[in-house]
Amino acid sequence: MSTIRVGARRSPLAVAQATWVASRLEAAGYPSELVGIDTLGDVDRRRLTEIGGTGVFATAVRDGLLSGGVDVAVHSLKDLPVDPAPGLVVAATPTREDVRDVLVGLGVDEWRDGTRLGTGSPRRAVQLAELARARGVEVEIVPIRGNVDHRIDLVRQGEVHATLLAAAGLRRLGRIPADLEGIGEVGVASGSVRIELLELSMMLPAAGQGCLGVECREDADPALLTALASIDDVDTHRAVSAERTFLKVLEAGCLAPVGAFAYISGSHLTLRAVAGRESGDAGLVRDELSGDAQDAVELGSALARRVLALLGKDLDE
Ligand SMILES: NCc1[nH]cc(CCC(=O)O)c1CC(=O)O
Repeated sequence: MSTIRVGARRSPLAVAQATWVASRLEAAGYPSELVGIDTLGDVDRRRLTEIGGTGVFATAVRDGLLSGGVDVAVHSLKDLPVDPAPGLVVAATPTREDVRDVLVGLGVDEWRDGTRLGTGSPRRAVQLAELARARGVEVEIVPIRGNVDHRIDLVRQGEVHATLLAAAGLRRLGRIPADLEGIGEVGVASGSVRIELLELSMMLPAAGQGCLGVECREDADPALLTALASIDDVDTHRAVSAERTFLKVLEAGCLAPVGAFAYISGSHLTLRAVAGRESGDAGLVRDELSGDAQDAVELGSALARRVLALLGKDLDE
Protein backbone atom coordinates (compact mmCIF):
# COMPACT_ATOMS: atom_id res chain seq x y z
CA MET A 1 0.00 0.00 0.00
CA SER A 2 1.26 3.51 -0.81
CA THR A 3 1.74 6.25 1.80
CA ILE A 4 -1.52 6.95 3.67
CA ARG A 5 -2.52 10.61 3.35
CA VAL A 6 -4.03 11.66 6.69
CA GLY A 7 -6.22 14.76 6.35
CA ALA A 8 -7.19 17.17 9.12
CA ARG A 9 -7.91 20.84 9.75
CA ARG A 10 -4.85 23.04 10.11
CA SER A 11 -5.49 24.11 13.71
CA PRO A 12 -2.78 23.10 16.21
CA LEU A 13 -5.20 20.66 17.89
CA ALA A 14 -6.28 19.03 14.63
CA VAL A 15 -2.67 18.70 13.57
CA ALA A 16 -1.73 17.14 16.95
CA GLN A 17 -4.58 14.65 16.60
CA ALA A 18 -3.77 13.74 13.01
CA THR A 19 -0.08 13.41 13.87
CA TRP A 20 -1.00 10.95 16.61
CA VAL A 21 -3.15 8.89 14.22
CA ALA A 22 -0.42 8.97 11.57
CA SER A 23 2.13 7.74 14.13
CA ARG A 24 -0.18 4.89 15.12
CA LEU A 25 -0.51 3.91 11.47
CA GLU A 26 3.26 4.14 11.00
CA ALA A 27 3.72 1.88 14.01
CA ALA A 28 1.36 -0.62 12.40
CA GLY A 29 3.62 -0.61 9.35
CA TYR A 30 1.78 1.89 7.15
CA PRO A 31 3.83 4.92 6.04
CA SER A 32 1.66 8.02 6.53
CA GLU A 33 1.78 11.73 5.81
CA LEU A 34 -0.25 14.71 7.01
CA VAL A 35 -2.39 16.83 4.68
CA GLY A 36 -3.79 20.11 6.11
CA ILE A 37 -7.26 21.24 4.97
CA ASP A 38 -8.92 24.67 5.39
CA THR A 39 -12.50 24.54 6.69
CA LEU A 40 -15.29 27.13 6.84
CA GLY A 41 -15.17 27.03 10.66
CA ASP A 42 -11.54 28.13 10.58
CA VAL A 43 -11.91 30.79 7.89
CA ASP A 44 -15.17 32.39 9.11
CA ARG A 45 -14.72 34.35 12.34
CA ARG A 46 -18.42 34.76 13.17
CA ARG A 47 -20.03 32.90 16.07
CA LEU A 48 -20.57 29.23 15.34
CA THR A 49 -24.26 29.67 16.14
CA GLU A 50 -24.41 32.29 13.34
CA ILE A 51 -22.58 30.22 10.72
CA GLY A 52 -25.21 27.60 11.48
CA GLY A 53 -25.61 23.94 10.70
CA THR A 54 -23.58 21.08 12.02
CA GLY A 55 -20.35 19.92 10.53
CA VAL A 56 -18.84 23.36 10.06
CA PHE A 57 -15.40 21.86 10.66
CA ALA A 58 -15.97 18.43 9.19
CA THR A 59 -17.36 19.17 5.75
CA ALA A 60 -14.18 20.33 4.02
CA VAL A 61 -12.20 17.46 5.51
CA ARG A 62 -14.85 15.01 4.32
CA ASP A 63 -14.76 16.59 0.85
CA GLY A 64 -11.07 15.75 0.78
CA LEU A 65 -11.94 12.09 1.31
CA LEU A 66 -14.66 12.06 -1.32
CA SER A 67 -12.48 13.75 -3.93
CA GLY A 68 -9.63 11.36 -3.19
CA GLY A 69 -7.28 14.11 -1.97
CA VAL A 70 -6.75 12.25 1.30
CA ASP A 71 -7.20 8.60 2.35
CA VAL A 72 -8.12 9.13 5.98
CA ALA A 73 -9.78 12.05 7.79
CA VAL A 74 -9.21 12.65 11.51
CA HIS A 75 -12.00 14.47 13.30
CA SER A 76 -12.74 15.41 16.88
CA LEU A 77 -15.74 13.12 17.16
CA LYS A 78 -17.76 15.77 18.97
CA ASP A 79 -17.52 18.01 15.90
CA LEU A 80 -18.61 15.25 13.52
CA PRO A 81 -22.32 15.27 12.56
CA VAL A 82 -24.10 12.10 13.70
CA ASP A 83 -25.50 11.42 10.25
CA PRO A 84 -22.91 9.51 8.25
CA ALA A 85 -21.77 11.15 5.03
CA PRO A 86 -22.77 9.01 2.02
CA GLY A 87 -19.87 6.83 0.93
CA LEU A 88 -17.86 7.37 4.14
CA VAL A 89 -17.42 5.33 7.32
CA VAL A 90 -15.92 6.11 10.73
CA ALA A 91 -13.56 3.15 10.63
CA ALA A 92 -11.90 3.73 14.02
CA THR A 93 -12.47 5.46 17.35
CA PRO A 94 -9.15 5.08 19.21
CA THR A 95 -8.99 5.05 23.03
CA ARG A 96 -10.69 8.08 24.53
CA GLU A 97 -8.79 10.95 26.19
CA ASP A 98 -9.99 12.75 29.33
CA VAL A 99 -13.68 13.52 28.72
CA ARG A 100 -13.93 16.42 31.18
CA ASP A 101 -14.10 20.15 30.66
CA VAL A 102 -11.57 22.43 32.32
CA LEU A 103 -12.58 25.70 33.93
CA VAL A 104 -9.91 28.27 33.01
CA GLY A 105 -9.85 31.34 35.27
CA LEU A 106 -11.99 32.19 38.27
CA GLY A 107 -13.05 29.15 40.36
CA VAL A 108 -16.75 28.34 40.75
CA ASP A 109 -16.84 29.42 44.40
CA GLU A 110 -15.34 32.81 43.45
CA TRP A 111 -18.13 33.69 41.04
CA ARG A 112 -20.18 36.77 41.99
CA ASP A 113 -23.08 38.69 40.47
CA GLY A 114 -21.81 39.99 37.12
CA THR A 115 -18.98 37.48 36.73
CA ARG A 116 -18.37 37.09 33.00
CA LEU A 117 -18.11 33.51 31.77
CA GLY A 118 -17.05 33.11 28.15
CA THR A 119 -18.30 30.24 26.02
CA GLY A 120 -19.82 29.81 22.58
CA SER A 121 -21.20 26.40 23.50
CA PRO A 122 -24.90 26.24 24.47
CA ARG A 123 -24.16 22.97 26.34
CA ARG A 124 -21.55 24.69 28.49
CA ALA A 125 -23.65 27.85 28.85
CA VAL A 126 -26.69 26.07 30.32
CA GLN A 127 -24.57 24.06 32.74
CA LEU A 128 -22.53 27.11 33.82
CA ALA A 129 -25.77 29.00 34.41
CA GLU A 130 -27.05 26.10 36.51
CA LEU A 131 -23.83 26.03 38.60
CA ALA A 132 -24.19 29.79 39.23
CA ARG A 133 -27.89 29.51 40.04
CA ALA A 134 -27.14 26.79 42.61
CA ARG A 135 -24.75 29.26 44.30
CA GLY A 136 -27.25 32.11 44.18
CA VAL A 137 -25.21 34.32 41.84
CA GLU A 138 -26.16 35.89 38.52
CA VAL A 139 -23.34 35.46 36.04
CA GLU A 140 -23.15 36.80 32.52
CA ILE A 141 -22.52 34.30 29.73
CA VAL A 142 -20.41 35.93 27.01
CA PRO A 143 -20.21 34.25 23.60
CA ILE A 144 -16.55 33.82 22.70
CA ARG A 145 -14.73 31.49 20.36
CA GLY A 146 -11.28 30.89 18.97
CA ASN A 147 -8.45 28.47 19.48
CA VAL A 148 -7.10 27.38 22.85
CA ASP A 149 -4.54 30.21 23.19
CA HIS A 150 -6.97 32.89 22.14
CA ARG A 151 -9.55 31.75 24.70
CA ILE A 152 -6.97 31.58 27.49
CA ASP A 153 -5.72 35.07 26.47
CA LEU A 154 -9.25 36.47 26.83
CA VAL A 155 -9.15 35.32 30.47
CA ARG A 156 -5.63 36.73 31.00
CA GLN A 157 -6.71 40.09 29.56
CA GLY A 158 -9.79 40.22 31.79
CA GLU A 159 -12.21 40.17 28.86
CA VAL A 160 -13.94 37.31 30.68
CA HIS A 161 -13.35 35.98 34.20
CA ALA A 162 -13.35 32.34 33.12
CA THR A 163 -13.95 30.04 30.18
CA LEU A 164 -14.21 26.32 29.55
CA LEU A 165 -11.97 24.16 27.40
CA ALA A 166 -12.01 20.44 26.75
CA ALA A 167 -9.36 18.71 28.89
CA ALA A 168 -8.67 16.39 25.94
CA GLY A 169 -7.55 19.28 23.76
CA LEU A 170 -5.21 20.69 26.43
CA ARG A 171 -3.77 17.24 27.08
CA ARG A 172 -3.25 16.43 23.39
CA LEU A 173 -1.48 19.76 22.97
CA GLY A 174 0.68 18.91 25.99
CA ARG A 175 -0.54 22.06 27.74
CA ILE A 176 -1.37 20.45 31.09
CA PRO A 177 0.67 17.84 32.99
CA ALA A 178 -0.39 14.27 32.26
CA ASP A 179 -0.97 13.65 35.99
CA LEU A 180 -3.04 16.80 36.60
CA GLU A 181 -6.09 16.28 38.81
CA GLY A 182 -8.21 18.96 40.48
CA ILE A 183 -6.62 22.41 40.36
CA GLY A 184 -3.53 23.52 38.42
CA GLU A 185 -2.26 26.07 35.95
CA VAL A 186 -2.02 26.42 32.21
CA GLY A 187 0.74 28.52 30.69
CA VAL A 188 0.42 31.07 27.88
CA ALA A 189 3.06 33.41 26.43
CA SER A 190 2.10 36.18 28.87
CA GLY A 191 2.01 34.06 32.03
CA SER A 192 -0.26 31.39 33.45
CA VAL A 193 -3.90 30.99 34.44
CA ARG A 194 -5.64 28.93 37.11
CA ILE A 195 -7.42 25.85 35.83
CA GLU A 196 -9.75 23.34 37.43
CA LEU A 197 -10.91 20.00 36.05
CA LEU A 198 -14.67 19.96 36.46
CA GLU A 199 -16.16 16.68 37.64
CA LEU A 200 -18.93 15.16 35.55
CA SER A 201 -21.49 15.97 38.26
CA MET A 202 -20.82 19.66 37.48
CA MET A 203 -20.33 19.59 33.72
CA LEU A 204 -21.30 16.76 31.39
CA PRO A 205 -19.23 16.71 28.18
CA ALA A 206 -20.51 16.77 24.63
CA ALA A 207 -21.27 13.43 23.02
CA GLY A 208 -17.99 12.09 21.70
CA GLN A 209 -15.83 14.59 23.61
CA GLY A 210 -12.26 13.40 23.98
CA CYS A 211 -12.64 10.91 21.11
CA LEU A 212 -11.23 10.92 17.63
CA GLY A 213 -13.24 9.68 14.68
CA VAL A 214 -11.05 8.28 11.94
CA GLU A 215 -13.04 8.30 8.74
CA CYS A 216 -12.34 6.82 5.32
CA ARG A 217 -14.19 5.93 2.15
CA GLU A 218 -16.53 2.95 2.34
CA ASP A 219 -14.79 1.46 -0.68
CA ALA A 220 -11.30 1.96 0.79
CA ASP A 221 -8.54 -0.56 0.17
CA PRO A 222 -9.25 -3.49 2.57
CA ALA A 223 -5.66 -3.15 3.80
CA LEU A 224 -6.44 0.40 4.92
CA LEU A 225 -9.63 -0.76 6.70
CA THR A 226 -7.56 -3.42 8.46
CA ALA A 227 -4.99 -0.83 9.55
CA LEU A 228 -7.73 1.43 10.91
CA ALA A 229 -9.44 -1.47 12.70
CA SER A 230 -6.17 -2.09 14.55
CA ILE A 231 -6.33 1.38 16.16
CA ASP A 232 -10.03 1.08 17.14
CA ASP A 233 -10.95 0.67 20.83
CA VAL A 234 -14.06 -1.44 21.47
CA ASP A 235 -15.13 0.21 24.75
CA THR A 236 -14.70 3.69 23.31
CA HIS A 237 -16.62 2.61 20.23
CA ARG A 238 -19.57 1.37 22.28
CA ALA A 239 -19.62 4.39 24.60
CA VAL A 240 -19.68 6.86 21.73
CA SER A 241 -22.30 4.79 19.88
CA ALA A 242 -24.60 5.26 22.88
CA GLU A 243 -23.84 8.99 23.14
CA ARG A 244 -24.20 9.70 19.44
CA THR A 245 -27.40 7.68 19.12
CA PHE A 246 -28.76 9.71 22.03
CA LEU A 247 -27.90 12.91 20.14
CA LYS A 248 -29.35 11.61 16.89
CA VAL A 249 -32.71 10.57 18.37
CA LEU A 250 -32.89 13.91 20.15
CA GLU A 251 -32.17 15.48 16.75
CA ALA A 252 -29.58 17.60 18.48
CA GLY A 253 -26.40 18.82 16.80
CA CYS A 254 -23.18 20.06 18.37
CA LEU A 255 -24.92 23.41 18.97
CA ALA A 256 -27.71 21.97 21.15
CA PRO A 257 -27.68 22.54 24.92
CA VAL A 258 -27.11 18.82 25.45
CA GLY A 259 -24.40 16.81 27.21
CA ALA A 260 -24.02 13.02 27.12
CA PHE A 261 -21.44 10.67 28.57
CA ALA A 262 -21.28 6.87 28.55
CA TYR A 263 -18.78 4.66 30.32
CA ILE A 264 -18.20 0.94 30.29
CA SER A 265 -17.63 -1.14 33.39
CA GLY A 266 -17.15 -4.81 32.62
CA SER A 267 -19.98 -5.73 30.24
CA HIS A 268 -22.12 -2.86 31.52
CA LEU A 269 -22.69 0.54 29.91
CA THR A 270 -24.02 3.57 31.78
CA LEU A 271 -25.20 6.59 29.82
CA ARG A 272 -25.80 9.95 31.53
CA ALA A 273 -27.35 12.96 29.88
CA VAL A 274 -28.26 16.57 30.54
CA ALA A 275 -30.42 18.84 28.40
CA GLY A 276 -31.34 22.51 28.70
CA ARG A 277 -34.96 23.54 28.37
CA GLU A 278 -35.99 25.73 25.46
CA SER A 279 -36.79 28.65 27.75
CA GLY A 280 -33.15 28.61 28.85
CA ASP A 281 -33.66 29.66 32.45
CA ALA A 282 -35.98 26.92 33.69
CA GLY A 283 -33.35 24.47 34.87
CA LEU A 284 -32.01 21.34 33.28
CA VAL A 285 -33.28 17.84 32.62
CA ARG A 286 -30.98 15.06 33.80
CA ASP A 287 -31.38 11.33 33.36
CA GLU A 288 -29.31 8.15 33.13
CA LEU A 289 -29.67 4.57 31.98
CA SER A 290 -27.59 1.38 32.30
CA GLY A 291 -27.58 -1.91 30.47
CA ASP A 292 -25.55 -4.40 28.48
CA ALA A 293 -22.72 -2.65 26.63
CA GLN A 294 -23.63 -4.61 23.50
CA ASP A 295 -26.94 -2.70 23.46
CA ALA A 296 -25.22 0.71 23.26
CA VAL A 297 -27.40 1.94 20.40
CA GLU A 298 -30.66 0.82 22.04
CA LEU A 299 -29.62 2.44 25.34
CA GLY A 300 -28.84 5.70 23.56
CA SER A 301 -32.20 5.85 21.85
CA ALA A 302 -34.13 4.76 24.97
CA LEU A 303 -32.52 7.52 27.05
CA ALA A 304 -33.21 10.07 24.31
CA ARG A 305 -36.91 9.15 24.31
CA ARG A 306 -37.02 9.52 28.09
CA VAL A 307 -35.30 12.92 27.97
CA LEU A 308 -37.62 14.08 25.19
CA ALA A 309 -40.59 13.11 27.34
CA LEU A 310 -39.13 14.99 30.30
CA LEU A 311 -38.57 18.09 28.17
CA GLY A 312 -41.97 17.82 26.49
CA LYS A 313 -43.86 17.31 29.71
CA ASP A 314 -42.47 20.53 31.09
CA LEU A 315 -43.10 22.53 27.95
CA ASP A 316 -46.81 21.66 28.20
CA GLU A 317 -47.10 22.72 31.82
N1 LIG B 1 -15.53 22.52 19.64
C1 LIG B 1 -14.12 22.57 19.34
C2 LIG B 1 -13.40 21.39 19.86
N2 LIG B 1 -13.55 20.19 19.28
C3 LIG B 1 -12.81 19.27 19.97
C4 LIG B 1 -12.17 19.94 21.01
C5 LIG B 1 -11.29 19.35 22.01
C6 LIG B 1 -10.96 17.89 21.87
C7 LIG B 1 -12.11 16.99 22.17
O1 LIG B 1 -13.05 17.33 22.90
O2 LIG B 1 -12.07 15.84 21.68
C8 LIG B 1 -12.53 21.29 20.94
C9 LIG B 1 -12.09 22.38 21.81
C10 LIG B 1 -12.93 22.57 23.05
O3 LIG B 1 -14.11 22.24 23.08
O4 LIG B 1 -12.39 23.12 24.03
